Amino acid sequence: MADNRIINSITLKELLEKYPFIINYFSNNKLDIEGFEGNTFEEYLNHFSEEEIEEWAIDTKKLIEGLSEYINQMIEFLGIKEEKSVESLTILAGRDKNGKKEGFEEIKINSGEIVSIVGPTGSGKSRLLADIEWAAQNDTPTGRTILINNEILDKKWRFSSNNKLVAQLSQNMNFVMDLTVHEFLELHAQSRMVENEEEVIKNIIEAANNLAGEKFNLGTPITSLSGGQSRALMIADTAILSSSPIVLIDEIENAGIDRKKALNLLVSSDKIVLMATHDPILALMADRRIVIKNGGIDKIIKTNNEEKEVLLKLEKMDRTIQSMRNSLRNGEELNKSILK
Ligand SMILES: Nc1ncnc2c1ncn2[C@@H]1O[C@H](COP(=O)(O)OP(=O)(O)OP(=O)(O)O)[C@@H](O)[C@H]1O
Repeated sequence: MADNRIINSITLKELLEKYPFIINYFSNNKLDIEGFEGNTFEEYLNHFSEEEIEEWAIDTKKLIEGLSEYINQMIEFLGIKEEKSVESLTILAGRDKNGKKEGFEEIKINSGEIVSIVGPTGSGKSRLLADIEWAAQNDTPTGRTILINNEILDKKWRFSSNNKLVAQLSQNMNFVMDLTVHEFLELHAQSRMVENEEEVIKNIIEAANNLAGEKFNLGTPITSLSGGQSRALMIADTAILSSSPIVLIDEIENAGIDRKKALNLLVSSDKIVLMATHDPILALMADRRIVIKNGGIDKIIKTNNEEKEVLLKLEKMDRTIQSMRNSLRNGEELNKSILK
C-alpha cells in the first residue's frame, strides 16, 4: 500500500508510472506538476513561494496525506493487486542424475544478488534455470523445490501468465514475426500498459545499441537483426520494460555484445539474477557461483577477494581481445604491440 514514505521517496514521474490515476488528484487540487516530474511530491510542494502558499491556501502536509489516501482508495476501488515483491528465492535440494541427494540443504538468494551457474556442458545448468522458471515443487526431474519469500508459490502465481515473476533470456531467439523493431517494442510496451510508450521505446533502443556493435534503428525489421543485435535488444527490453523481479540468463557470452554493460543494465534494479555461463568473467562478476556436476548442485562458492583481483586482470585481457576483434572486423592487420 502507498504510504507517505513511498510518496516522499520516489519522483513524480515514477509515482505516475506506478499509479497513473493520480493525475486526477493533481487536477482536482489544481496542482500543475509540469516541469517537476523529476522531483518528489514534497519537493514540488515546497517550491511554492510564501505568497503562493497563502494565496491558494496550500497545506503541504494535508496534500501529501491526501494523496496517500487517494492512492489507497483507488487501489481498493479498482481492485488492483500490487506487484508482489520478491525479497528472496530459495532452492531446496533435489537429486543429481544418479538419484543421489544434492550436496546442500538450501540456497537462499536475496534481491539485488547475482549468482552464476557453472559446470561442464550437459551437467544441468539450464535444468536449474528451468526449475526456477517453473517454480519447481518436487515435480521436475531434479526433485528440487523453489521457495519465493520462504514460501511455496501458490498455484495462482505459478500458472498465471500476467503475473510474470521471472524473465528469461534464453539461448534461442527465433523471431518469426514480421515486425520492425519499433512495432515489436510497441506491442510489448502496450502489453505492459506503460504510459510513456515512445519514451520507453527510445530508451530501449538506445540501451540496445549501446550493447551491440553495429547500430540498428527502429525501422529495422526484427528478422534482419543479427544474433548479437537481437540479443542486445532482448536484454535492453528485459531490463527496461520487464517488471519481473527474477531474471534468468542462459549464456550471454556468445552473442558478441558487451557482456559487462549487459549485466550492469540487468542488475541496475533490485532484481535477483541467475546466469548459466562458461565465461570466467561473468562467473566471477557474480557474488556467488553454483557449481553443477552430473545434474546436481555440488557446491556454492562465494567470490573471494583474490578472485575479484583476478577478475580485474581478466577484464583487462578481455579488452585486449575485444580491441583485436574490432581491428580484425575493420579489416586491419594485427601487430605484436597490442599484447604489451
Ligand atoms: N538432476 C537431474 N536429474 C535428471 N536429469 C537431469 C538432471 N539435471 C539435468 N538433467 C538433464 O540433463 C540434460 C542436460 O542438462 P542441461 O541442458 O541443463 O545442461 P547444461 O549444463 O545447461 O549444458 P550446456 O552447458 O551445454 O548448455 C537435460 O536433458 C536435463 O533435463
